[in-house]
Amino acid sequence: MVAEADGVSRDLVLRVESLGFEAAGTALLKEISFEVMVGRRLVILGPNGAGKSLLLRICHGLVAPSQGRVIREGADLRPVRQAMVFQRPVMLRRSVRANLDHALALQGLARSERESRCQAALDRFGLSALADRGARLLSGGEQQRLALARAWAIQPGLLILDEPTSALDPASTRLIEESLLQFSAEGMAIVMTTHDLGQARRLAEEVLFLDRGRILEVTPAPDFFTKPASREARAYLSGELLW
Ligand SMILES: Nc1ncnc2c1ncn2[C@@H]1O[C@H](COP(=O)(O)OP(=O)(O)OP(=O)(O)O)[C@@H](O)[C@H]1O
Repeated sequence: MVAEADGVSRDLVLRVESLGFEAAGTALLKEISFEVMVGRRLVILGPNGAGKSLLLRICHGLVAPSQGRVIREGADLRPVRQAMVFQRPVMLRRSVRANLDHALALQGLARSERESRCQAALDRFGLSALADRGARLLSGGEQQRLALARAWAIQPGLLILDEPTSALDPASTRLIEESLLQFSAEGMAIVMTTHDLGQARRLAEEVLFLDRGRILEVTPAPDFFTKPASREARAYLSGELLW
């Protein structure tokens, strides 16, 4: 528990309450409720089409839910900035430095503050030598590193990532995983999806297992991987497909 100056504990950064999403008469997400704690790593797992990306997009405010709510403010919620990293990074047709600066300008930061944060991000993510290169000319791994640097630069308390390493080689993947572990050690909450079960084992503190738009389990990661409660999760972990 973290007691704030006013004596109230604010251990959560996000609460999702009875969330649902329907399209063309089909319920794609149903009765989704979970909480994200300060500094914790939650990995959302589930088969193709389960609704993982859709859920993340709703949590980031990119898609409106049909039912329920994503709550960011309240007595037990810490007000934090939120950033999202996608499977394929979207870069402006500008330099690496300008991409970082643009993200910081959107936060309303003054030029001097932007310059120092830009430099800190370039240094931390090993991008200094590429600072003046066109961002779209970078390799896939470098672009994803820049996407992570851009997210980190705005100092989010919650970082959402949708399959951030699925297009990357093992070295780039490792770098991203190490960064995510450092971020959460520094107090950032992380919510992410992956199809890489090795990565889920390395990163998850808690697993949310989604199947056909429903939560079947929200479980501490060691329990999920050793004794999954649902037949669907057991099948998923053993690589079977259920129809
Ligand atoms: N904004 C939207 N409007 C309507 N349907 C959507 C929307 N976003 C996603 N869907 C549909 O919701 C279903 C779940 O898609 P989603 O991409 O969330 O699955 P996923 O679990 O991330 O799958 P994968 O593991 O293959 O990436 C799909 O049938 C998709 O077409």
